[in-house]
Amino acid sequence: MIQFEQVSKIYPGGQKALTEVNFHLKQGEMAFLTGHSGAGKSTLLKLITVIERASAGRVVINGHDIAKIKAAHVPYLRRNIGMIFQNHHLLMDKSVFDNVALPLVIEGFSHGEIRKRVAGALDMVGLYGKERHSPVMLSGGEQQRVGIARAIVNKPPLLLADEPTGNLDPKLSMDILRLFETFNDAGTSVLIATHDLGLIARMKYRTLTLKQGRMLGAQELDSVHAALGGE
Ligand SMILES: Nc1ncnc2c1ncn2[C@@H]1O[C@H](COP(=O)(O)OP(=O)(O)OP(=O)(O)O)[C@@H](O)[C@H]1O
Repeated sequence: MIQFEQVSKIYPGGQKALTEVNFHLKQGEMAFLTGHSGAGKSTLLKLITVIERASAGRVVINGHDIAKIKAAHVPYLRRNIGMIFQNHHLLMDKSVFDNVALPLVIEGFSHGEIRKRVAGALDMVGLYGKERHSPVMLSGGEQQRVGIARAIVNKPPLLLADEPTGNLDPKLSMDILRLFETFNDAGTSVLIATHDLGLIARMKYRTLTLKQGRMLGAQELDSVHAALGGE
């Protein structure tokens, strides 16, 4: 689903963000992406969504070599990726319905189909019946769920989440992670960038760790854990 081969990213101005990164997220896999602040997590997600392009190496998404995709085709690639942000990027002056419907409106679905799909997505995230609410009337956890409903409403095969639980308490964070698990159980590939090591420890998924732009291998992780006293 996602393949990075010797991928490096140097921003204009010379800032090295990623150095020779290799990893493969298989179709249907769920994994965490972690690392210190500035390690390159957001840059890695931006390369997947083609907000940024690699300086060297190969990025392959869903069988497509990103370097070969023309700018005009990037929106089509992005339709296959549901993106979830820490601050959910909701339109606060629009209803919950309008927020979740947005990707379907852009894709030109009929009104009837949009109503059906939005109701289904809100049902999945536990917000059925809140269509007419304004996001400002909702709690932080509920707002995050609206962002998740919007990300999954067109049933993308890949979900990317950038610090999706950053503003939530441990119980709500766990609820959001369980929600990702239900999408993953239905076959969606999921990659979650997070600082929350406690949350990662409570789940059984593979963890990709970046350190100063490099992806650590299993051996390097063992020595980090040993240095931390076997935590
Ligand atoms: N647009 C940019 N131009 C120049 N340098 C950038 C740009 N975006 C990120 N960087 C640099 O690239 C490196 C990696 O940043 P990135 O945002 O990917 O890290 P991160 O792991 O997501 O950090 P955080 O957890 O704090 O969000 C940092 O040194 C950062 O300053």
